[in-house]
Amino acid sequence: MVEWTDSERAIITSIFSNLDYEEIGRKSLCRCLIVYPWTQRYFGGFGNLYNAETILCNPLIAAHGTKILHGLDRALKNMDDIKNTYAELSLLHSDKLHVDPDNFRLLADCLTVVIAAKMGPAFTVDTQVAWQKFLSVVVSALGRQYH
Ligand code: HEM
Repeated sequence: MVEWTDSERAIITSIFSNLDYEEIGRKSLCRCLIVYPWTQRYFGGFGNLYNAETILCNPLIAAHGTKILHGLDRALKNMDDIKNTYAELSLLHSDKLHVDPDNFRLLADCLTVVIAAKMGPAFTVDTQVAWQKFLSVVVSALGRQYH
């Protein structure tokens, strides 16, 4: 079981309370699709992913980015049981969508880059430590139902 200090909880809560889900979700998913183009294979039904420009202004991708952030805030609301919180979502990504679990880490890194760029100097070392820990727990929980 993952233990969280009061300070880690405060940092994670504060990141979410200042988060623009639409902006950060869209930018993170777009960045993932552009920087790691093989991740595009799962989004065949999402319209035009021809190049960086079309990805960045694709409304279906933007909407899915927002959906991912709403998925992420389930972990915030259930910090002491992230593993079970994601059991179903993990099953969906493995059995139904066949998403390679390595990709969770890639998207997580894009989220970190986008949030750090947005927060600027407020993204301190302590912030990064807590945020990275939070995302590692999410990534591991999402990967749990793979076998
Ligand atoms: C932090 C990591 C991630 C979270 C929190 C997350 C969350 C979600 C959520 C909430 C849904 C909607 C589930 C539903 O409709 O019930 C979803 C669907 C989906 N996810 Fe993820 N996801 C993550 C990573 C990824 C990655 C890395 C990929 C592929 C590279 C991916 C591909 C998909 C696809 C293809 C769908 C179905 C989209 C559709 O057809 O509507 N996800 N994800």
